[in-house]
Amino acid sequence: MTMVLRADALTKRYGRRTALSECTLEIPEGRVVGLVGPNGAGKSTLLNLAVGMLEPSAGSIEVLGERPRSGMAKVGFVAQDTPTYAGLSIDEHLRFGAELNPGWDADLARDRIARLGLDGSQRARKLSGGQRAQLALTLGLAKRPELLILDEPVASLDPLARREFLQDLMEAVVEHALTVVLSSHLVSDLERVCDYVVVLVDSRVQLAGDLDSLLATHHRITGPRRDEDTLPSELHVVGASHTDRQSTYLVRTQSPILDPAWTISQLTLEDLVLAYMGRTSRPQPRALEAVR
Ligand SMILES: Nc1ncnc2c1ncn2[C@@H]1O[C@H](COP(=O)(O)OP(=O)(O)OP(=O)(O)O)[C@@H](O)[C@H]1O
Repeated sequence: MTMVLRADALTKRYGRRTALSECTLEIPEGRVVGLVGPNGAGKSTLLNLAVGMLEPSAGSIEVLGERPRSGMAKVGFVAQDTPTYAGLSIDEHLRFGAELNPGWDADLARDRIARLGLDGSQRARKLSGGQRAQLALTLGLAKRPELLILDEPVASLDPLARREFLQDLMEAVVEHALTVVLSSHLVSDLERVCDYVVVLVDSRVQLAGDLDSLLATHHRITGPRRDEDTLPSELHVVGASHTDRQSTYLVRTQSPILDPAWTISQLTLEDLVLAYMGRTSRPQPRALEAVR
């Protein structure tokens, strides 16, 4: 399997604050990767390291087999603040895109802007926040990168625009063998498009893996009240809640749960993300190993 991104004990400190701590991660090619985690978890820091906008404090990162540097032709990046040039028109942005990027897809850019109903002569400063985001996303897609990194790309889009953008993204993934890494707090959006998930909490990777495998190996089990230390060793507890008589555990296991005392229910991506976001402890090595 070819990996588009490999991070090994990647660490980033801003002064005394550690924004990313010993992040070890591999992202396979051709996937749509959802990067989730609470505010301040280190998502933007990881993405900025991946595009060479930041230098690691320790550890290493490789993207498409190279050490990241800004302006890589095969990597598209749309930063959280959807950067555009206030004084330039949409058409001028597209012209610059064509000049700067060898693989520029002028038809895609023009068609997308027309479909969005945007006027090419309008300057970026006069666009709404959502329209500016659409322009930045169009520039990212038209570059025809092998890896497209999007930091909260849909946050400022209305629900219909979000749906259409995610659709465009999926088409680009299928047609052009694109790998996408996108951070978002909108887990329901991620659930629609992602097939790989990375959960970052408190600067550490808590979970990373193929979404279907993660959902197949995590379960919510409910039964008569039981202490955690009485559970079979193959059940790794991610979260727990108890009433006087009942216990509910969110567990990860590779084995079938055969004990008839448990009622087992399947999880959604949101359940999974919230469970790992709710954990404040460091990841247990077994948890990461088993899901890679
Ligand atoms: N330039 C900076 N200087 C100092 N600290 C920073 C800087 N950028 C980020 N941080 C800190 O690093 C930590 C991680 O920030 P980061 O922006 O990567 O988080 P995030 O997961 O993207 O958050 P959000 O979901 O709110 O966008 C935070 O504690 C933040 O305050």
